[in-house]
Amino acid sequence: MAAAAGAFSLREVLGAFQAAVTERREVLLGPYLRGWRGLVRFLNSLGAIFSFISKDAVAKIQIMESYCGGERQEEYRTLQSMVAYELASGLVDLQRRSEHPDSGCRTVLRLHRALRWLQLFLEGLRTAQEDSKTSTICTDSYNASLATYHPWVVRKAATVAFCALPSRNAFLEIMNVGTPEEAVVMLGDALPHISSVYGITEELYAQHKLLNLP
Ligand SMILES: CCCCCCCC/C=C\CCCCCCCC(=O)N[C@@H](COP(=O)(O)O)[C@H](O)/C=C/CCCCCCCCCCCCC
Repeated sequence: MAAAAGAFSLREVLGAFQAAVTERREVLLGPYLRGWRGLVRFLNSLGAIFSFISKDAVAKIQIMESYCGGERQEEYRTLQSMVAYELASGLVDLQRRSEHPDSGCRTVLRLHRALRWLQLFLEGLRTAQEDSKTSTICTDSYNASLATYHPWVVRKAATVAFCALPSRNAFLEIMNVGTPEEAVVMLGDALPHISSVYGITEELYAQHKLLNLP
């Protein structure tokens, strides 16, 4: 059954990332963005201190949704078709952000880097001791991934916000999938799908030398 409008459902997020990968190892942008929308719903439920993060994520999701629902929507059906189309049409700023500041390729790259944070964070959450601090797991995951790409002021604001995260068990409970133990099982199910999306994207971007887009 679908979750109530606005409520977070890890099952739906899991389903979206699972549905995003086709048998031919393409990434479908529709389900991919649905997965992100679900994550943002969860982030919003954690309080206003996270709103600067959620606003940035929503802005990027909206850019992509406008391409996916726009005139060239066929080109934006999969990540692979988007990369091929934007590169062939000269729609990607490769050196400096100028004529195409919001290309699909650079926008997805930002979400892709955040997906690496998510992968590390969920794995940390899943395997940590019961009394571990969510804020520590989150900070460690952030420092090992996204922080590299953020200026000092963003890193500082993010690290302060992480301190407001609830304890590990409370966090697992608000994921809405039952007991903390059940949530841990669900995370184990979710991670391979998220890792698969991450791995395919990383490979595609590396192949086209797009991993450092400005
Ligand atoms: C299974 C459920 C449990 C986990 C649920 C987690 C929910 C997380 C939801 C969303 C994650 C946030 C995604 C943030 C995308 C950031 C993209 C980015 O790097 N943007 C920067 C660069 O963009 P451009 O300037 O180049 O356009 C931008 O400067 C960033 C600004 C905002 C700060 C981003 C901090 C990111 C911290 C990520 C950790 C989120 C903490 C969630 C705590 C559970």
